[in-house]
This record gives sequence, C-alpha cells and structure tokens, in this order.
Amino acid sequence: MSSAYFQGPWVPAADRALVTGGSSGIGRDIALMLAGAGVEVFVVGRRMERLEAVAAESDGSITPLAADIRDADAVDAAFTAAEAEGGPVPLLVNAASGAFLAAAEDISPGGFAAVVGSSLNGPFQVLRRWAQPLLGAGTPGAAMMVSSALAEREVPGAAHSSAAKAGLEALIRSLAVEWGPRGLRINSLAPGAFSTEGADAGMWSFGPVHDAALDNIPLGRFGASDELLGPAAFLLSRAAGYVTGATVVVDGGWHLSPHPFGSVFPPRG
Ligand SMILES: CCC/C=C/C(=O)SCCNC(=O)CCNC(=O)[C@H](O)C(C)(C)COP(=O)([O-])OP(=O)([O-])OC[C@H]1O[C@@H](n2cnc3c(N)ncnc32)[C@H](O)[C@@H]1OP(=O)([O-])[O-]
Ligand SMILES: NC(=O)C1=CN([C@@H]2O[C@H](COP(=O)(O)OP(=O)(O)OC[C@H]3O[C@@H](n4cnc5c(N)ncnc54)[C@H](OP(=O)(O)O)[C@@H]3O)[C@@H](O)[C@H]2O)C=CC1
Repeated sequence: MSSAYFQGPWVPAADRALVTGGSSGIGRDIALMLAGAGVEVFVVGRRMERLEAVAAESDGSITPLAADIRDADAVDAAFTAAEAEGGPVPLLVNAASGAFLAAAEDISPGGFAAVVGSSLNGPFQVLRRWAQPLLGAGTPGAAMMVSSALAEREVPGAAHSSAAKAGLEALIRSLAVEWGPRGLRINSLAPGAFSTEGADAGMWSFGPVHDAALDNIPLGRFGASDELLGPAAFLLSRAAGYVTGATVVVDGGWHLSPHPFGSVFPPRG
C-alpha cells in the first residue's frame, strides 16, 4: 500500500498503531497504508493465519496479535503485548465488527449479542484498554472507530448492526468529551457500501439488498477501497489535530437516500 496518502501536513499523528480487523477488508487496507508510511502496526483479529498473511505483506513493521474483541481479557493481552517494548500505543483503529442479514424476528438473543458484542461492547473494551495507559502517562493519542454511514438510518435486515453502530457513534461523542481535555482524539470513519471479503460474503451476497443499495447511492456505485484511505489518513494525521468527536462519512451520498437499504428485506413471497 502506498505511503502517498501521508504527505505534507498529513503526517501520521504517531509512529505506532493498533488496528483491529486488520486482517481483512477496510482494516487490512488501513493497516497496510500505515505500515507503508513507516508506522509500526499491530493487527488484531480472531484468526492468526489471516493476520500473519497481512504481516507477510509488510517489511516486518506489522505484528499479528490474535484476539476476539468481545473478550476483554484477550483485548488486554493484545495491548499488553503491543505495549511491551514501546509503551502505550498512541494510534488506534477499530475496524473489527461483524453482522449478518436477518429479519428482526429471526435474530436470536445469541445472534443479537454476537453482533452488538463485536460492534459496540467490543469496541468499547478496545477503546478503554487503549486509553488507560495513555491517560495514565499523559501521552496524546488518536482513535478512529469504523462505524457505518447508516448508523443513524433505518437498515431493515440489519437491525442489530445499525443499533450497535448508532450506539458506537454516541459512545465516541461522549468519550471525545471525557478524554479530549487529557489529549485523546476520538473520531469515526463511516463507510457506505464497499466490496470486502466479509461484506461480500454477508450483506452483499443477497442480490436484492446489493441492488437496492446500488440504486440508492447518489453517486451510483459502491466505493473503491482507496477512496476510504484518504479520509482515514486525514483522521489519523496531524492535520486532524483539532478534530474530535466527528464522523467522516464516505458513502457516495447513500445516507441521504430516502430508503438506503430499499424495502426488499425481509423477502416477501
Ligand atoms: C449497512 C451495513 C453496516 C454494516 C456492514 C458490515 O458490518 S460489513 C462487515 C462484514 N464482516 C463481518 O460480518 C465479519 C464476519 N462475521 C461474523 O463474524 C459473524 O457475522 C458474527 C457477527 C455473527 C460472528 O459471531 P460469532 O463468531 O459469535 O458466530 P457464531 O457462529 O458463534 O454465532 C453467534 C450467534 O449468531 C447467530 N448467527 C450467526 N450468523 C447468523 C446468520 N447468518 N443468521 C442468523 N443468525 C446468525 C448464531 O446462530 C449464534 O446465535 P445462537 O445460536 O447463539 O442463538
Ligand atoms: N464493507 C462495507 O460495505 C461496510 C463495512 N462497514 C464496517 O467496516 C468495518 C470493516 O468491515 P469489512 O472490512 O467490510 O469486513 P471484513 O469482514 O472484511 O473484515 C472484518 C475484520 O474484522 C475482524 N473481526 C471480526 N470480528 C471480530 C472480533 N469479534 N474480534 C476481532 N476481530 C474481528 C476479522 O477477522 P477475523 O474474522 O479473523 O476475526 C476481519 O479482520 C466493520 O466495522 C464494518 O461494520 C460499515 C459499513 C459498510
């Protein structure tokens, strides 16, 4: 991944970063972008072999750390490992999350908990554990949480995910206020529809939802992965030094659509 995203004032705000969800899709692209700009990166995900594959694409600057972000002890162990040599990690990207398409009445308590766990509770554990040593040491830092362009919209077929992402946005605003005076910036990057390994196997694998999304994006197409990298680089750079509690929406205008997910879910026979 090119370091060209970081130029001029868009210098990474620090030289060490932890990226959850760094083994696939959006998180992987961001991890490789940071590594290409000379940042030491720790990638976190559940499956070690996929993390190792991303690390192998770097020049040794990416270190894989396996953890499920829903497991507070595993999150603590990952940060402890990342902090072992260089101390608190000033840059955080949380891209890990999971969702599946289902009619609301078919979402079991376990299914709801799995999605909210990976999209709200887990990200909170990650943010809290990231912040604790920085706050203790008085070291500045910047976090970018990957939310969703539809966090404040209706998303039939993904009620659990949209509720969790709305909660994540609210969480970010509160933490930006609590931690801002102590040197931490917390923002969110809100993607619209992007083709990734996980989303293609999930959300976008159901043709009617894929097509309804496409029909409702004002710019008329899904986003290209490199179209997220510039906004991500900005939020993680010194150029964003006065930006906190903000959401940068990168969605071709999708959130402005009257019915962003259409009305095709649940399927009506
Ligand atoms: C606008 C778009 C916004 C967001 C987009 C994206 O996020 S794109 C990002 C795309 N990337 C990803 O999404 C990342 C990969 N995705 C994931 O990791 C999974 O979607 C996950 C979140 C369910 C993981 O949870 P896990 O490891 O704990 O998995 P588990 O197998 O142990 O199941 C736990 C519970 O969930 C239930 N359940 C599971 N699937 C379905 C289903 N299809 N149908 C119904 N239910 C389902 C399962 O039955 C069980 O409930 P039970 O039996 O206890 O009542
Ligand atoms: N693609 C899209 O159209 C959209 C994506 N988003 C958001 O963008 C982010 C990235 O999504 P995308 O790249 O598409 O998804 P992918 O499924 O391709 O990547 C998800 C990554 O998160 C990791 N992950 C998932 N669950 C956990 C967990 N519980 N603990 C630790 N790691 C986990 C996965 O690794 P592993 O499975 O090995 O754990 C993988 O590295 C997510 O927050 C998603 O909600 C938002 C709107 C639209």
